[in-house]
Amino acid sequence: MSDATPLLETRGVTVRFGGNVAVNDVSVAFGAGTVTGLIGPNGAGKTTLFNTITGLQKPTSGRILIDGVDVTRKAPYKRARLGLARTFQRLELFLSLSVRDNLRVAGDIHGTGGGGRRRDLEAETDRLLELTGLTDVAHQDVSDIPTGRARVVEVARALMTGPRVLLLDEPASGQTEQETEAFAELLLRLAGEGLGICLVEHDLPLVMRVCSHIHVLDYGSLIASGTPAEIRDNPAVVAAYIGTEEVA
Ligand SMILES: Nc1ncnc2c1ncn2[C@@H]1O[C@H](COP(=O)(O)OP(=O)(O)OP(=O)(O)O)[C@@H](O)[C@H]1O
Repeated sequence: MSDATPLLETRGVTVRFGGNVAVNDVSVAFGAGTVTGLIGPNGAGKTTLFNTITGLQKPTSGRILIDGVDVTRKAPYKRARLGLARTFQRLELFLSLSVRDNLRVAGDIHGTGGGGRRRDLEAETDRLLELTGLTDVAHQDVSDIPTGRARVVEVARALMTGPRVLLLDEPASGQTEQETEAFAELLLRLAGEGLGICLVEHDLPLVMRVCSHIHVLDYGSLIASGTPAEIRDNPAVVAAYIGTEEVA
């Protein structure tokens, strides 16, 4: 596969709900080793596009490619095996399990340290707890830690599947300024290790800081793609955000 093949790509994806076009002919790409932003005002179609990429939502038309392989008709678990992982806008954790067990369960399901190599599973759990800064709360139940840190647990759990591309749906919501600062560092470190990260986030200063490329949706359509500087100065983007949020 040539280096020019994006890790993840949507080609002409359209999703209709009755008469409502949630995603309109969207072609975007996400590369390895970078954080790519997917932004837009409320209802722009970001989550619907995420769901289409992971296989939870069938597109009305268009294609999804992972490493150039068409996965449009593949079930979510098959896409996961190809290296796709995600987090959810609404936290989807086991609240009555400890932070550590949330990671272990994901590793168990995925087969991390499989074939009787339980020590590998434990070692990988320890490594990711350390990497994500969760070691100090590893033995606390998720229901007892603040939302901002629970969001990091979701990321750590997604990492237990050893993904090549990680889709994050509003991971910074509920985080304190300090937590977001540490989170930004974490995303850049993960991208530095080669992970492709797609970030849906309303915290635009965070997006502008960590993303090397940003796609902007409005009313389901792609209205701009570019570097943070290009996006900040794009009149169509500024117009889309007027009356909603400020473009950082
Ligand atoms: N299952 C569904 N059935 C009908 N309409 C839907 C469904 N899911 C989403 N929509 C509509 O599709 C459009 C896009 O919604 P989506 O949640 O993808 O936007 P978003 O950019 O993620 O918004 P937000 O930033 O508020 O999370 C909206 O008009 C929404 O009401």
